[in-house]
Amino acid sequence: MRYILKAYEMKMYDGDTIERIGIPSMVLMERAALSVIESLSERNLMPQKVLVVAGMGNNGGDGLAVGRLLAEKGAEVAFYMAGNPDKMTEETRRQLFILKNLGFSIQSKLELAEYDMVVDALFGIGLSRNVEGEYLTLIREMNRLGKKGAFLLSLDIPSGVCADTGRILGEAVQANLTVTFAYAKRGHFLYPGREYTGKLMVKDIGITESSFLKGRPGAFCYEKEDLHRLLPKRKPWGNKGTFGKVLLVAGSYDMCGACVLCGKSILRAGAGMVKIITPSCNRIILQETFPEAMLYTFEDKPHMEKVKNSLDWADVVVAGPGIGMGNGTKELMEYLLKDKRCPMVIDADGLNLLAAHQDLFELAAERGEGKLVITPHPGELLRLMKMDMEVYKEDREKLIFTLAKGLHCVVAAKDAVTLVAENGREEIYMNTSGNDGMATAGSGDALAGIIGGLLAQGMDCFFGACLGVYLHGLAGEEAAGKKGRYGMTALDLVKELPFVMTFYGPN
Ligand SMILES: NC(=O)C1=CN([C@@H]2O[C@H](COP(=O)(O)OP(=O)(O)OC[C@H]3O[C@@H](n4cnc5c(N)ncnc54)[C@H](OP(=O)(O)O)[C@@H]3O)[C@@H](O)[C@H]2O)[C@@H](O)CC1
Ligand SMILES: Nc1ncnc2c1ncn2[C@@H]1O[C@H](COP(=O)(O)OP(=O)(O)O)[C@@H](O)[C@H]1O
Ligand SMILES: [K+]
Repeated sequence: MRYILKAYEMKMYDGDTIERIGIPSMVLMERAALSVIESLSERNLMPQKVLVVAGMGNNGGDGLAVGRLLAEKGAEVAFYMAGNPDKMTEETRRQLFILKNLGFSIQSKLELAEYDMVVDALFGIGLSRNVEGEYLTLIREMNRLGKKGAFLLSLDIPSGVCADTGRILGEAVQANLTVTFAYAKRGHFLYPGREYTGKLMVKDIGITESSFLKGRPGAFCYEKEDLHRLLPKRKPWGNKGTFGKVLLVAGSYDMCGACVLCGKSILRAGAGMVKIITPSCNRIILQETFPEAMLYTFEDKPHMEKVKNSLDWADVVVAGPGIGMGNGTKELMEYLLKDKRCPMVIDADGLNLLAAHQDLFELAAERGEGKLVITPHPGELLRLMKMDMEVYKEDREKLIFTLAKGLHCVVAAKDAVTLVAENGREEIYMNTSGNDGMATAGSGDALAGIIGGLLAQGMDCFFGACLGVYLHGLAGEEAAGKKGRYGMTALDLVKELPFVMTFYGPN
Protein backbone atom coordinates (compact mmCIF):
# COMPACT_ATOMS: atom_id res chain seq x y z
CA MET A 1 0.00 0.00 0.00
CA ARG A 2 1.28 3.39 -0.89
CA TYR A 3 -0.01 6.83 0.06
CA ILE A 4 -0.66 9.40 -2.63
CA LEU A 5 -0.42 12.96 -1.37
CA LYS A 6 -1.73 16.40 -2.13
CA ALA A 7 0.78 19.27 -2.01
CA TYR A 8 -0.55 20.62 1.30
CA GLU A 9 -0.17 17.20 2.93
CA MET A 10 3.43 16.93 1.73
CA LYS A 11 4.13 20.43 3.02
CA MET A 12 2.59 19.60 6.38
CA TYR A 13 4.73 16.45 6.75
CA ASP A 14 7.84 18.30 5.51
CA GLY A 15 7.21 21.05 8.02
CA ASP A 16 6.70 18.62 10.89
CA THR A 17 9.89 16.74 10.01
CA ILE A 18 11.84 19.96 10.04
CA GLU A 19 10.26 21.76 12.99
CA ARG A 20 9.10 19.09 15.43
CA ILE A 21 11.37 16.16 14.59
CA GLY A 22 14.29 18.51 13.99
CA ILE A 23 15.83 17.29 10.74
CA PRO A 24 17.16 20.46 9.10
CA SER A 25 15.63 21.40 5.79
CA MET A 26 19.07 21.35 4.14
CA VAL A 27 19.55 17.75 5.22
CA LEU A 28 16.25 16.79 3.56
CA MET A 29 17.33 18.64 0.44
CA GLU A 30 20.71 16.91 0.32
CA ARG A 31 19.03 13.55 0.83
CA ALA A 32 16.60 14.38 -1.96
CA ALA A 33 19.49 15.19 -4.29
CA LEU A 34 21.42 12.06 -3.25
CA SER A 35 18.32 9.96 -3.89
CA VAL A 36 18.19 11.33 -7.43
CA ILE A 37 21.77 10.26 -8.06
CA GLU A 38 20.95 6.85 -6.61
CA SER A 39 17.91 6.58 -8.93
CA LEU A 40 20.06 7.41 -11.94
CA SER A 41 22.65 4.84 -11.05
CA GLU A 42 19.93 2.21 -10.43
CA ARG A 43 18.85 2.83 -14.00
CA ASN A 44 22.41 2.96 -15.33
CA LEU A 45 22.02 6.57 -16.36
CA MET A 46 25.18 8.58 -15.90
CA PRO A 47 25.04 11.68 -18.11
CA GLN A 48 28.09 13.46 -19.47
CA LYS A 49 26.64 16.82 -20.39
CA VAL A 50 23.85 18.17 -18.22
CA LEU A 51 21.69 21.28 -18.11
CA VAL A 52 19.95 22.13 -14.83
CA VAL A 53 16.99 24.49 -15.12
CA ALA A 54 16.14 25.72 -11.64
CA GLY A 55 13.43 27.95 -10.20
CA MET A 56 13.55 30.11 -7.10
CA GLY A 57 11.66 27.68 -4.86
CA ASN A 58 13.05 24.61 -3.11
CA ASN A 59 12.57 22.55 -6.24
CA GLY A 60 15.22 24.79 -7.75
CA GLY A 61 17.43 24.15 -4.71
CA ASP A 62 17.07 20.41 -5.31
CA GLY A 63 18.16 21.00 -8.90
CA LEU A 64 21.29 22.93 -7.92
CA ALA A 65 22.26 20.17 -5.48
CA VAL A 66 21.65 17.44 -8.08
CA GLY A 67 23.81 19.36 -10.58
CA ARG A 68 26.60 19.67 -8.02
CA LEU A 69 26.49 15.92 -7.26
CA LEU A 70 26.50 15.04 -10.97
CA ALA A 71 29.53 17.31 -11.44
CA GLU A 72 31.24 15.47 -8.56
CA LYS A 73 30.71 12.30 -10.59
CA GLY A 74 32.43 13.84 -13.58
CA ALA A 75 29.59 15.32 -15.63
CA GLU A 76 29.89 18.69 -17.29
CA VAL A 77 27.01 20.65 -15.77
CA ALA A 78 25.50 23.96 -16.87
CA PHE A 79 23.09 25.83 -14.59
CA TYR A 80 20.32 28.21 -15.50
CA MET A 81 18.02 29.88 -12.97
CA ALA A 82 14.68 31.52 -13.71
CA GLY A 83 12.61 33.93 -11.65
CA ASN A 84 12.97 36.84 -9.35
CA PRO A 85 16.01 36.33 -7.05
CA ASP A 86 14.18 38.27 -4.31
CA LYS A 87 11.84 35.27 -4.09
CA MET A 88 14.62 32.73 -3.70
CA THR A 89 14.10 30.46 -0.67
CA GLU A 90 16.74 30.33 2.02
CA GLU A 91 17.65 26.73 1.12
CA THR A 92 18.02 27.50 -2.57
CA ARG A 93 20.10 30.57 -1.73
CA ARG A 94 22.38 28.30 0.31
CA GLN A 95 22.68 25.84 -2.60
CA LEU A 96 23.64 28.71 -4.87
CA PHE A 97 26.22 29.90 -2.33
CA ILE A 98 27.77 26.39 -2.25
CA LEU A 99 27.89 26.24 -6.05
CA LYS A 100 29.59 29.61 -6.28
CA ASN A 101 32.16 28.59 -3.65
CA LEU A 102 32.91 25.53 -5.75
CA GLY A 103 33.55 27.75 -8.74
CA PHE A 104 30.34 27.11 -10.71
CA SER A 105 28.56 29.91 -12.44
CA ILE A 106 24.96 30.39 -13.47
CA GLN A 107 24.28 31.16 -17.11
CA SER A 108 22.83 34.61 -17.57
CA LYS A 109 21.19 33.47 -20.80
CA LEU A 110 20.18 29.92 -21.57
CA GLU A 111 22.85 28.39 -23.80
CA LEU A 112 21.33 26.22 -26.46
CA ALA A 113 24.06 23.61 -26.62
CA GLU A 114 23.54 19.85 -26.94
CA TYR A 115 22.90 18.10 -23.65
CA ASP A 116 22.40 14.44 -22.92
CA MET A 117 20.35 15.21 -19.82
CA VAL A 118 18.17 18.11 -18.71
CA VAL A 119 17.28 18.35 -15.02
CA ASP A 120 13.89 20.00 -14.68
CA ALA A 121 13.86 21.80 -11.32
CA LEU A 122 11.74 24.77 -12.29
CA PHE A 123 8.63 24.06 -10.22
CA GLY A 124 7.79 21.30 -7.80
CA ILE A 125 4.72 21.00 -5.62
CA GLY A 126 4.69 24.78 -5.12
CA LEU A 127 3.32 25.48 -8.62
CA SER A 128 0.27 27.58 -7.94
CA ARG A 129 -0.96 29.01 -11.26
CA ASN A 130 -0.55 28.79 -15.02
CA VAL A 131 2.98 29.10 -16.34
CA GLU A 132 3.59 32.08 -18.58
CA GLY A 133 6.35 34.22 -20.04
CA GLU A 134 9.90 33.01 -19.46
CA TYR A 135 8.73 29.90 -17.59
CA LEU A 136 6.62 28.83 -20.54
CA THR A 137 9.55 29.39 -22.90
CA LEU A 138 11.80 27.33 -20.64
CA ILE A 139 9.37 24.42 -20.46
CA ARG A 140 9.08 24.46 -24.25
CA GLU A 141 12.85 24.64 -24.55
CA MET A 142 13.32 21.64 -22.22
CA ASN A 143 10.78 19.66 -24.25
CA ARG A 144 12.57 20.67 -27.46
CA LEU A 145 15.88 19.41 -26.04
CA GLY A 146 14.04 16.23 -25.05
CA LYS A 147 12.84 15.73 -28.62
CA LYS A 148 16.43 16.19 -29.79
CA GLY A 149 17.49 13.28 -27.62
CA ALA A 150 18.25 14.73 -24.18
CA PHE A 151 16.96 12.64 -21.27
CA LEU A 152 14.42 14.72 -19.33
CA LEU A 153 14.66 14.18 -15.60
CA SER A 154 12.04 15.97 -13.50
CA LEU A 155 12.63 16.52 -9.82
CA ASP A 156 9.60 15.78 -7.65
CA ILE A 157 7.04 16.45 -10.40
CA PRO A 158 7.31 17.63 -14.01
CA SER A 159 7.18 21.42 -14.01
CA GLY A 160 3.75 22.54 -15.15
CA VAL A 161 1.84 19.58 -13.69
CA CYS A 162 -0.48 20.43 -10.80
CA ALA A 163 0.49 18.14 -7.92
CA ASP A 164 -3.10 17.85 -6.66
CA THR A 165 -5.09 17.30 -9.83
CA GLY A 166 -2.71 16.21 -12.56
CA ARG A 167 -3.91 19.17 -14.64
CA ILE A 168 -1.43 20.92 -16.91
CA LEU A 169 -1.15 24.53 -15.85
CA GLY A 170 -0.29 26.02 -19.23
CA GLU A 171 2.37 23.63 -20.46
CA ALA A 172 4.46 20.95 -18.76
CA VAL A 173 7.73 19.12 -19.09
CA GLN A 174 7.34 15.76 -20.78
CA ALA A 175 9.68 13.83 -18.48
CA ASN A 176 11.37 10.52 -19.18
CA LEU A 177 11.86 9.97 -15.46
CA THR A 178 10.47 11.71 -12.39
CA VAL A 179 12.11 11.15 -9.04
CA THR A 180 9.78 12.21 -6.29
CA PHE A 181 10.54 12.61 -2.63
CA ALA A 182 9.01 10.77 0.34
CA TYR A 183 5.58 10.02 -1.22
CA ALA A 184 3.97 10.01 -4.66
CA LYS A 185 1.67 12.94 -5.40
CA ARG A 186 -1.77 12.75 -6.99
CA GLY A 187 -0.56 14.55 -10.11
CA HIS A 188 1.77 11.63 -10.87
CA PHE A 189 -1.20 9.30 -11.29
CA LEU A 190 -4.10 11.44 -12.44
CA TYR A 191 -4.32 12.22 -16.15
CA PRO A 192 -2.98 14.15 -17.95
CA GLY A 193 -0.13 14.55 -15.41
CA ARG A 194 0.48 10.81 -15.50
CA GLU A 195 1.47 11.01 -19.16
CA TYR A 196 4.04 13.72 -18.40
CA THR A 197 5.60 11.93 -15.44
CA GLY A 198 7.33 9.18 -17.41
CA LYS A 199 8.77 6.50 -15.19
CA LEU A 200 8.15 7.39 -11.53
CA MET A 201 10.58 6.61 -8.74
CA VAL A 202 9.64 7.41 -5.14
CA LYS A 203 12.60 7.94 -2.84
CA ASP A 204 12.78 8.06 0.91
CA ILE A 205 14.42 11.20 2.29
CA GLY A 206 13.63 10.90 5.98
CA ILE A 207 10.01 12.13 6.08
CA THR A 208 8.04 9.34 7.72
CA GLU A 209 4.57 8.39 8.92
CA SER A 210 5.47 9.76 12.33
CA SER A 211 4.71 13.16 10.79
CA PHE A 212 1.10 12.17 9.93
CA LEU A 213 -0.05 14.08 12.98
CA LYS A 214 -3.52 15.03 11.80
CA GLY A 215 -4.31 11.62 10.38
CA ARG A 216 -3.32 9.66 7.32
CA PRO A 217 -3.14 11.17 3.84
CA GLY A 218 -6.38 11.34 1.90
CA ALA A 219 -5.51 8.81 -0.82
CA PHE A 220 -3.81 5.46 -1.22
CA CYS A 221 -3.19 2.82 -3.84
CA TYR A 222 -2.22 -0.82 -3.85
CA GLU A 223 0.93 -2.43 -5.17
CA LYS A 224 1.64 -5.99 -6.27
CA GLU A 225 3.49 -6.76 -3.05
CA ASP A 226 0.24 -6.13 -1.14
CA LEU A 227 -1.64 -8.96 -2.79
CA HIS A 228 -0.18 -11.59 -0.49
CA ARG A 229 -1.80 -9.85 2.42
CA LEU A 230 -4.96 -8.63 0.73
CA LEU A 231 -6.37 -11.64 -1.11
CA PRO A 232 -8.87 -13.69 0.86
CA LYS A 233 -7.04 -16.73 2.23
CA ARG A 234 -8.18 -20.03 0.75
CA LYS A 235 -9.40 -22.47 3.34
CA PRO A 236 -7.93 -25.91 2.59
CA TRP A 237 -10.93 -27.60 4.20
CA GLY A 238 -13.42 -25.42 2.35
CA ASN A 239 -16.18 -26.57 0.01
CA LYS A 240 -17.90 -24.55 -2.66
CA GLY A 241 -20.31 -23.15 -0.09
CA THR A 242 -17.41 -21.86 1.98
CA PHE A 243 -16.20 -19.65 -0.85
CA GLY A 244 -19.56 -18.04 -1.37
CA LYS A 245 -22.65 -18.20 -3.53
CA VAL A 246 -23.31 -15.31 -5.87
CA LEU A 247 -26.62 -14.52 -7.47
CA LEU A 248 -26.06 -12.70 -10.74
CA VAL A 249 -28.94 -10.81 -12.30
CA ALA A 250 -27.75 -10.03 -15.78
CA GLY A 251 -28.47 -10.16 -19.48
CA SER A 252 -31.50 -9.51 -21.63
CA TYR A 253 -32.89 -10.52 -25.02
CA ASP A 254 -30.08 -8.83 -26.95
CA MET A 255 -27.38 -9.07 -24.31
CA CYS A 256 -26.13 -12.42 -23.18
CA GLY A 257 -22.42 -11.56 -23.04
CA ALA A 258 -22.82 -9.65 -19.78
CA CYS A 259 -23.90 -12.90 -18.07
CA VAL A 260 -20.83 -14.71 -19.36
CA LEU A 261 -18.26 -12.00 -18.65
CA CYS A 262 -19.59 -11.09 -15.25
CA GLY A 263 -20.41 -14.67 -14.22
CA LYS A 264 -17.01 -16.04 -15.22
CA SER A 265 -15.31 -13.20 -13.36
CA ILE A 266 -17.22 -14.12 -10.21
CA LEU A 267 -15.88 -17.67 -10.33
CA ARG A 268 -12.40 -16.68 -11.45
CA ALA A 269 -12.15 -14.29 -8.50
CA GLY A 270 -12.60 -17.34 -6.29
CA ALA A 271 -16.31 -17.57 -5.40
CA GLY A 272 -17.70 -21.10 -5.06
CA MET A 273 -20.92 -20.88 -7.03
CA VAL A 274 -22.82 -18.58 -9.32
CA LYS A 275 -26.47 -18.62 -10.26
CA ILE A 276 -27.73 -16.41 -13.06
CA ILE A 277 -31.19 -14.96 -13.41
CA THR A 278 -31.72 -14.08 -17.05
CA PRO A 279 -34.38 -14.35 -19.80
CA SER A 280 -34.84 -17.83 -21.23
CA CYS A 281 -33.50 -16.79 -24.66
CA ASN A 282 -30.04 -16.88 -23.03
CA ARG A 283 -30.40 -20.38 -21.63
CA ILE A 284 -28.91 -22.47 -24.43
CA ILE A 285 -25.97 -20.21 -25.07
CA LEU A 286 -25.16 -20.05 -21.36
CA GLN A 287 -25.37 -23.79 -20.95
CA GLU A 288 -22.98 -24.18 -23.86
CA THR A 289 -20.47 -21.47 -23.02
CA PHE A 290 -20.69 -21.34 -19.26
CA PRO A 291 -21.62 -24.78 -17.93
CA GLU A 292 -20.38 -23.94 -14.41
CA ALA A 293 -23.27 -21.54 -13.85
CA MET A 294 -26.67 -22.48 -12.43
CA LEU A 295 -29.59 -20.72 -14.04
CA TYR A 296 -33.03 -19.44 -13.39
CA THR A 297 -34.39 -18.42 -16.75
CA PHE A 298 -37.80 -16.85 -17.26
CA GLU A 299 -40.02 -16.30 -20.27
CA ASP A 300 -41.55 -12.88 -19.99
CA LYS A 301 -41.01 -11.66 -16.45
CA PRO A 302 -39.38 -13.47 -13.54
CA HIS A 303 -41.60 -15.12 -10.93
CA MET A 304 -40.81 -13.40 -7.68
CA GLU A 305 -41.21 -16.66 -5.77
CA LYS A 306 -38.29 -18.10 -7.76
CA VAL A 307 -36.30 -14.92 -7.27
CA LYS A 308 -36.92 -15.21 -3.54
CA ASN A 309 -35.59 -18.78 -3.49
CA SER A 310 -32.45 -17.63 -5.28
CA LEU A 311 -32.02 -14.69 -2.94
CA ASP A 312 -32.36 -16.96 0.08
CA TRP A 313 -29.63 -19.15 -1.36
CA ALA A 314 -27.20 -16.30 -2.14
CA ASP A 315 -24.42 -14.73 -0.06
CA VAL A 316 -23.95 -11.83 -2.48
CA VAL A 317 -26.02 -10.33 -5.28
CA VAL A 318 -24.55 -8.74 -8.41
CA ALA A 319 -27.22 -6.97 -10.41
CA GLY A 320 -27.45 -4.93 -13.54
CA PRO A 321 -25.05 -5.90 -16.34
CA GLY A 322 -27.00 -5.99 -19.58
CA ILE A 323 -30.47 -6.23 -18.00
CA GLY A 324 -31.86 -3.30 -19.98
CA MET A 325 -34.39 -0.87 -18.59
CA GLY A 326 -37.73 -2.38 -19.60
CA ASN A 327 -39.81 -5.49 -19.19
CA GLY A 328 -40.09 -5.91 -15.45
CA THR A 329 -36.54 -4.89 -14.64
CA LYS A 330 -37.69 -2.12 -12.33
CA GLU A 331 -39.85 -4.53 -10.31
CA LEU A 332 -37.00 -7.03 -10.23
CA MET A 333 -34.53 -4.44 -8.92
CA GLU A 334 -37.08 -3.32 -6.35
CA TYR A 335 -37.47 -6.87 -5.13
CA LEU A 336 -33.72 -7.40 -4.93
CA LEU A 337 -33.14 -4.13 -3.11
CA LYS A 338 -35.81 -4.86 -0.51
CA ASP A 339 -33.96 -7.98 0.61
CA LYS A 340 -31.29 -6.32 2.70
CA ARG A 341 -29.68 -9.49 3.97
CA CYS A 342 -26.63 -9.80 1.76
CA PRO A 343 -24.20 -7.36 0.16
CA MET A 344 -25.06 -6.23 -3.33
CA VAL A 345 -23.03 -4.94 -6.26
CA ILE A 346 -25.00 -2.81 -8.71
CA ASP A 347 -23.61 -2.04 -12.15
CA ALA A 348 -24.67 -0.78 -15.57
CA ASP A 349 -28.45 -0.85 -16.21
CA GLY A 350 -29.01 -1.55 -12.53
CA LEU A 351 -27.58 1.92 -11.95
CA ASN A 352 -29.52 3.43 -14.82
CA LEU A 353 -32.69 2.12 -13.19
CA LEU A 354 -31.72 3.79 -9.90
CA ALA A 355 -31.11 7.01 -11.82
CA ALA A 356 -34.49 6.78 -13.56
CA HIS A 357 -36.58 5.88 -10.48
CA GLN A 358 -36.19 7.88 -7.30
CA ASP A 359 -37.99 5.18 -5.28
CA LEU A 360 -35.33 2.64 -6.31
CA PHE A 361 -32.59 5.11 -5.42
CA GLU A 362 -34.11 5.52 -1.97
CA LEU A 363 -34.48 1.77 -1.50
CA ALA A 364 -30.81 1.36 -2.38
CA ALA A 365 -29.85 4.01 0.16
CA GLU A 366 -31.82 2.11 2.81
CA ARG A 367 -29.70 -1.00 2.49
CA GLY A 368 -27.36 0.57 5.02
CA GLU A 369 -23.62 0.77 5.39
CA GLY A 370 -21.50 -2.14 4.29
CA LYS A 371 -24.20 -3.64 2.10
CA LEU A 372 -23.88 -1.90 -1.23
CA VAL A 373 -21.18 -1.34 -3.84
CA ILE A 374 -21.95 0.54 -7.04
CA THR A 375 -19.62 0.57 -10.05
CA PRO A 376 -20.64 3.47 -12.30
CA HIS A 377 -18.68 4.62 -15.34
CA PRO A 378 -18.69 8.40 -15.86
CA GLY A 379 -21.99 8.38 -17.79
CA GLU A 380 -23.76 6.32 -15.15
CA LEU A 381 -22.31 8.43 -12.37
CA LEU A 382 -23.59 11.63 -13.96
CA ARG A 383 -27.01 10.10 -14.57
CA LEU A 384 -27.23 9.09 -10.91
CA MET A 385 -26.17 12.58 -9.82
CA LYS A 386 -28.21 14.38 -12.48
CA MET A 387 -25.14 16.42 -13.35
CA ASP A 388 -23.27 17.14 -16.55
CA MET A 389 -19.72 16.47 -17.69
CA GLU A 390 -18.48 19.93 -16.74
CA VAL A 391 -19.10 19.22 -13.05
CA TYR A 392 -17.35 15.87 -13.39
CA LYS A 393 -14.28 17.50 -14.90
CA GLU A 394 -14.25 20.22 -12.29
CA ASP A 395 -14.30 18.04 -9.18
CA ARG A 396 -14.84 14.35 -9.76
CA GLU A 397 -13.78 13.38 -6.26
CA LYS A 398 -16.37 15.60 -4.62
CA LEU A 399 -19.11 14.10 -6.81
CA ILE A 400 -18.07 10.58 -5.85
CA PHE A 401 -18.11 11.35 -2.14
CA THR A 402 -21.51 13.04 -2.48
CA LEU A 403 -22.91 9.96 -4.20
CA ALA A 404 -21.40 7.62 -1.59
CA LYS A 405 -23.08 9.73 1.08
CA GLY A 406 -26.41 9.85 -0.75
CA LEU A 407 -26.56 6.08 -1.16
CA HIS A 408 -24.70 5.19 2.08
CA CYS A 409 -22.54 2.97 -0.02
CA VAL A 410 -19.19 2.25 -1.61
CA VAL A 411 -18.71 3.89 -5.01
CA ALA A 412 -16.11 2.40 -7.37
CA ALA A 413 -16.14 5.18 -9.95
CA LYS A 414 -14.63 3.70 -13.11
CA ASP A 415 -12.42 5.69 -15.40
CA ALA A 416 -8.82 5.57 -16.59
CA VAL A 417 -7.99 6.13 -12.92
CA THR A 418 -10.77 4.45 -10.98
CA LEU A 419 -11.49 5.91 -7.56
CA VAL A 420 -13.17 4.06 -4.70
CA ALA A 421 -14.87 5.99 -1.90
CA GLU A 422 -17.08 4.94 0.97
CA ASN A 423 -19.61 6.91 2.91
CA GLY A 424 -18.06 8.00 6.20
CA ARG A 425 -14.49 7.18 5.21
CA GLU A 426 -12.21 10.12 4.55
CA GLU A 427 -9.57 8.39 2.47
CA ILE A 428 -10.08 7.46 -1.14
CA TYR A 429 -8.54 4.58 -3.08
CA MET A 430 -6.85 5.71 -6.30
CA ASN A 431 -6.21 2.90 -8.74
CA THR A 432 -2.92 2.75 -10.57
CA SER A 433 -3.22 -0.54 -12.48
CA GLY A 434 -4.64 -1.09 -15.95
CA ASN A 435 -4.38 0.50 -19.36
CA ASP A 436 -6.41 1.87 -22.26
CA GLY A 437 -6.78 -1.62 -23.74
CA MET A 438 -9.41 -2.09 -21.03
CA ALA A 439 -11.61 0.50 -22.70
CA THR A 440 -13.35 -2.35 -24.50
CA ALA A 441 -16.93 -3.60 -24.35
CA GLY A 442 -17.67 -5.80 -21.36
CA SER A 443 -14.67 -4.82 -19.32
CA GLY A 444 -16.92 -3.19 -16.73
CA ASP A 445 -19.03 -6.37 -16.46
CA ALA A 446 -15.85 -8.19 -15.52
CA LEU A 447 -15.14 -5.69 -12.75
CA ALA A 448 -18.60 -6.08 -11.19
CA GLY A 449 -18.07 -9.85 -11.21
CA ILE A 450 -14.64 -9.68 -9.64
CA ILE A 451 -15.91 -7.48 -6.80
CA GLY A 452 -18.89 -9.80 -6.30
CA GLY A 453 -16.55 -12.80 -6.17
CA LEU A 454 -14.38 -11.15 -3.52
CA LEU A 455 -17.35 -10.14 -1.39
CA ALA A 456 -18.59 -13.72 -1.59
CA GLN A 457 -15.34 -14.79 0.07
CA GLY A 458 -16.09 -12.54 3.00
CA MET A 459 -14.34 -9.31 2.07
CA ASP A 460 -15.77 -6.06 3.31
CA CYS A 461 -17.44 -3.84 0.69
CA PHE A 462 -14.82 -1.07 0.60
CA PHE A 463 -11.70 -3.21 0.62
CA GLY A 464 -13.32 -5.78 -1.68
CA ALA A 465 -14.08 -3.02 -4.16
CA CYS A 466 -10.54 -1.57 -3.94
CA LEU A 467 -8.95 -4.98 -4.38
CA GLY A 468 -11.34 -5.87 -7.21
CA VAL A 469 -10.46 -2.69 -9.07
CA TYR A 470 -6.74 -3.30 -8.60
CA LEU A 471 -6.92 -6.95 -9.72
CA HIS A 472 -9.07 -6.00 -12.70
CA GLY A 473 -6.36 -3.54 -13.79
CA LEU A 474 -3.58 -6.09 -13.29
CA ALA A 475 -5.49 -8.65 -15.35
CA GLY A 476 -5.87 -5.93 -17.99
CA GLU A 477 -2.10 -5.44 -17.95
CA GLU A 478 -1.51 -9.16 -18.44
CA ALA A 479 -4.03 -9.30 -21.27
CA ALA A 480 -2.38 -6.30 -22.91
CA GLY A 481 1.01 -7.99 -22.53
CA LYS A 482 -0.24 -10.99 -24.50
CA LYS A 483 -2.75 -9.54 -26.93
CA GLY A 484 -1.75 -5.88 -27.07
CA ARG A 485 -3.83 -2.88 -26.10
CA TYR A 486 -5.46 -2.64 -29.54
CA GLY A 487 -6.96 -6.07 -29.78
CA MET A 488 -7.44 -7.35 -26.26
CA THR A 489 -11.02 -8.06 -25.28
CA ALA A 490 -12.82 -8.26 -21.95
CA LEU A 491 -12.71 -12.06 -22.10
CA ASP A 492 -8.91 -11.93 -22.48
CA LEU A 493 -8.82 -9.91 -19.28
CA VAL A 494 -11.05 -12.37 -17.43
CA LYS A 495 -8.82 -15.24 -18.50
CA GLU A 496 -5.77 -13.56 -16.95
CA LEU A 497 -7.37 -13.10 -13.55
CA PRO A 498 -6.40 -16.54 -12.16
CA PHE A 499 -2.78 -15.96 -13.18
CA VAL A 500 -2.62 -12.56 -11.50
CA MET A 501 -4.15 -13.90 -8.30
CA THR A 502 -1.90 -16.95 -8.21
CA PHE A 503 1.33 -15.26 -9.24
CA TYR A 504 1.12 -12.43 -6.73
CA GLY A 505 -1.20 -14.02 -4.20
CA PRO A 506 -0.54 -16.09 -1.10
CA ASN A 507 -1.02 -19.60 -2.47
N1 LIG B 1 10.63 21.52 2.35
C1 LIG B 1 11.66 20.74 2.20
O1 LIG B 1 12.45 20.68 3.06
C2 LIG B 1 11.88 19.97 1.02
C3 LIG B 1 11.32 20.34 -0.23
N2 LIG B 1 11.73 19.77 -1.35
C4 LIG B 1 11.49 20.37 -2.65
O2 LIG B 1 10.79 21.57 -2.51
C5 LIG B 1 9.77 21.66 -3.46
C6 LIG B 1 8.71 22.59 -3.00
O3 LIG B 1 9.36 23.81 -2.83
P1 LIG B 1 8.56 25.16 -2.76
O4 LIG B 1 7.45 25.02 -1.81
O5 LIG B 1 9.55 26.19 -2.51
O6 LIG B 1 7.89 25.26 -4.19
P2 LIG B 1 8.48 25.17 -5.69
O7 LIG B 1 7.72 24.10 -6.36
O8 LIG B 1 9.93 25.10 -5.74
O9 LIG B 1 8.01 26.53 -6.39
C7 LIG B 1 7.58 27.64 -5.67
C8 LIG B 1 8.03 28.89 -6.36
O10 LIG B 1 7.47 28.97 -7.64
C9 LIG B 1 6.68 30.16 -7.76
N3 LIG B 1 5.56 29.86 -8.62
C10 LIG B 1 4.57 28.97 -8.44
N4 LIG B 1 3.80 28.89 -9.54
C11 LIG B 1 4.33 29.76 -10.43
C12 LIG B 1 3.99 30.11 -11.75
N5 LIG B 1 2.97 29.54 -12.40
N6 LIG B 1 4.73 31.03 -12.37
C13 LIG B 1 5.76 31.61 -11.75
N7 LIG B 1 6.15 31.31 -10.50
C14 LIG B 1 5.43 30.39 -9.86
C15 LIG B 1 6.35 30.54 -6.38
O11 LIG B 1 6.17 31.92 -6.38
P3 LIG B 1 4.88 32.62 -5.73
O12 LIG B 1 3.72 31.69 -5.96
O13 LIG B 1 5.21 32.75 -4.32
O14 LIG B 1 4.77 33.87 -6.49
C16 LIG B 1 7.59 30.10 -5.63
O15 LIG B 1 8.62 31.07 -5.76
C17 LIG B 1 9.34 20.24 -3.64
O16 LIG B 1 8.64 20.04 -4.85
C18 LIG B 1 10.66 19.52 -3.57
O17 LIG B 1 11.27 19.52 -4.84
C19 LIG B 1 12.79 18.79 -1.27
O18 LIG B 1 14.00 19.50 -1.30
C20 LIG B 1 12.72 17.97 -0.04
C21 LIG B 1 12.77 18.81 1.16
N1 LIG C 1 -7.56 4.19 -20.20
C1 LIG C 1 -7.86 3.31 -19.25
N2 LIG C 1 -6.95 2.95 -18.33
C2 LIG C 1 -7.27 2.07 -17.36
N3 LIG C 1 -8.49 1.48 -17.23
C3 LIG C 1 -9.43 1.80 -18.10
C4 LIG C 1 -9.19 2.73 -19.16
N4 LIG C 1 -10.33 2.86 -19.85
C5 LIG C 1 -11.25 2.05 -19.28
N5 LIG C 1 -10.72 1.41 -18.22
C6 LIG C 1 -11.41 0.47 -17.33
O1 LIG C 1 -12.21 -0.40 -18.11
C7 LIG C 1 -13.50 -0.59 -17.54
C8 LIG C 1 -14.57 -0.11 -18.52
O2 LIG C 1 -15.80 -0.30 -17.92
P1 LIG C 1 -17.18 0.17 -18.58
O3 LIG C 1 -17.03 1.56 -19.09
O4 LIG C 1 -18.26 -0.11 -17.61
O5 LIG C 1 -17.26 -0.80 -19.83
P2 LIG C 1 -18.47 -1.73 -20.31
O6 LIG C 1 -19.72 -0.95 -20.04
O7 LIG C 1 -18.22 -1.91 -21.76
O8 LIG C 1 -18.36 -3.00 -19.56
C9 LIG C 1 -13.48 0.20 -16.23
O9 LIG C 1 -13.15 -0.64 -15.17
C10 LIG C 1 -12.39 1.23 -16.45
O10 LIG C 1 -11.79 1.64 -15.24
K1 LIG D 1 10.20 19.83 -11.39
